[in-house]
Amino acid sequence: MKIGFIGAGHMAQAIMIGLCQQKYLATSDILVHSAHKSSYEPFAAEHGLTAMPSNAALVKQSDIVILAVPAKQTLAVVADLQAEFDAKQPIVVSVAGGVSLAQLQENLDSTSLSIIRAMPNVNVAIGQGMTALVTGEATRAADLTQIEQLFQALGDITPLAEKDFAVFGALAGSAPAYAYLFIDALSRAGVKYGLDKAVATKITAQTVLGSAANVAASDTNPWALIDQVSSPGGTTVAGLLAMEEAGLMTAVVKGIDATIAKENEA
Ligand SMILES: NC(=O)C1=CN([C@@H]2O[C@H](COP(=O)(O)OP(=O)(O)OC[C@H]3O[C@@H](n4cnc5c(N)ncnc54)[C@H](OP(=O)(O)O)[C@@H]3O)[C@@H](O)[C@H]2O)C=CC1
Ligand SMILES: O=C(O)[C@@H]1CCC=N1
Repeated sequence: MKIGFIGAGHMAQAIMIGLCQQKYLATSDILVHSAHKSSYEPFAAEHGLTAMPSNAALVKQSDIVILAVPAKQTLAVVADLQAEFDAKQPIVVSVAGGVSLAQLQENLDSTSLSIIRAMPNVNVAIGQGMTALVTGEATRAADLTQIEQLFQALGDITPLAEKDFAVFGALAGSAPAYAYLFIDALSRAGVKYGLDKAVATKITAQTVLGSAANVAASDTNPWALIDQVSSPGGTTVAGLLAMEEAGLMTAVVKGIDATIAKENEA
């Protein structure tokens, strides 16, 4: 089996690195092409992947094609590859935010291709991703199973109605950036009080990692866990109230509103 990546940017690289680390397939069976040689050739050489001279050459040899180009370019890229898709009939997986299955189907001009829309996040690189999947009308069950297994090897997956992809994109696709922001804000506060930034970041990252694991392992909700940390008359409740006064929760929800609004513009 060969998996071809059209695009070698941050998302494509995260999936390719995850597949290499999980030893999901021989690295030479990962094919890659992107707009600039200077971008995909060194990456392919570093990881033992196969660099392809064009998108068309890549599709001709791929059993699965992962489309990971900027959302605004995705439809033009697939429309250019119609003949190759028709001939090879690979499973087509698009990770483009805001590009619907109907748009993909229309631009591929195919009623027989197995098309799957996926929304992964960059944590697939370390086998800790969260990926939503939805299938097109012609997607064969065996093809969906194959793509589910691929993303399961890189973390967790969930089937999702396409109408919910924008909110999932905010809560899972974009949210690693928001989690990094929270970690950076905590670390910066440590720097304010004299800690070295690297030391503060290590402390904070491990604390957020453990807290996330606690939420995932718990059958209660985060508020109950907050109460466990907040000793009566103690330091934590003083900190929580000050964060709320500064509007932390409202700021987060407004950030998600803006993320969803931007995807719906596409
Ligand atoms: N970044 C993320 O966390 C996530 C991104 N996504 C989706 O993934 C897609 C890519 O995003 P991201 O990786 O962040 O973007 P990047 O800008 O990092 O990467 C875009 C890639 O597309 C390549 N490209 C552009 N035009 C073409 C073309 N005509 N043919 C082949 N390759 C082309 C670029 O080539 P080159 O490098 O040579 O210039 C580049 O490698 C988007 O649709 C986004 O919505 C989805 C979930 C999460
Ligand atoms: O920022 C973006 O548009 C993409 C989609 C989800 C994460 N990154």
